[in-house]
Amino acid sequence: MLGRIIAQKRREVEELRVGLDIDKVSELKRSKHPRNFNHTPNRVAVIAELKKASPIKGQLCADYNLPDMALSYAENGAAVISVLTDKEFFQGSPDFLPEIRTLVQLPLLRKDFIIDELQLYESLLLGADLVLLIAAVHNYPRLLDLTVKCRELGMEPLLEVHDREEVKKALDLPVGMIGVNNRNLKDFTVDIKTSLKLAEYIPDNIGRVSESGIRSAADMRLLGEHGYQAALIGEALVTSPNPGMKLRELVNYDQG
Ligand SMILES: O=C(O)c1ccccc1NCC(=O)[C@H](O)[C@H](O)COP(=O)(O)O
Repeated sequence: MLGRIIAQKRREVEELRVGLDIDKVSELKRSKHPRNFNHTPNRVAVIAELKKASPIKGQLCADYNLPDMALSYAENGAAVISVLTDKEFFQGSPDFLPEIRTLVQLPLLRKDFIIDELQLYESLLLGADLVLLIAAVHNYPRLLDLTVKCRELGMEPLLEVHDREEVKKALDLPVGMIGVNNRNLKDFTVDIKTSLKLAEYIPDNIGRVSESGIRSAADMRLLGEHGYQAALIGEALVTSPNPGMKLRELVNYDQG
């Protein structure tokens, strides 16, 4: 699956090479004020994901309305909104980012499979404040190029890892946030224990984000006990009959 996704991204980068208006980038870089993710100490914030579909499970929510969902995330305590911009596998769209940016004041994470600097320029033009970079997809020199470029453009990289080797790689990069993905990218099983196990290898001065498979207040409390500052949550929210109420339950995880 990951191979198919990356092959699709290569095709999209070729389209960007022809269509992206690079001249707009330096202009925007000067004028744009990024929205920062400021987390409260000793609390696990929620990065709420706009996730219409997954490549494994297909469509997650039939009556999914993107603007309503974004507004309900903002009203119910999300710290950041994660916007899936991949069309082919997640039924997202790059157009979602500017649309959501006009609706809410929260920082926006561009969630896609970034393989080229051109996608970083595009992310800036679309209005992203944070960008996901996946350690499993790149060797160290390439990750270094991408994280440095991301920062030069005024966006915050969220460096995603899956195991201890990738944590080591991430710690040699100029990143302030590491995202531990609980989803195994080989067999797509999800286990929150991945975050719990890897927490001790991430120093306190680096923000810890746990990604995938987080469903309950009990999960949030476990992440808090392991020093996580944020949880990236998609499916549990979009499949809930009341995503706003579900989000509030997760945000107020210690008030049960
Ligand atoms: O969500 C998937 O099925 C998936 C498959 C292949 C690669 C990545 C995938 N998900 C990306 C994500 O990291 C999640 O959307 C995100 O962490 C939220 O996870 P969840 O709360 O489990 O929806």
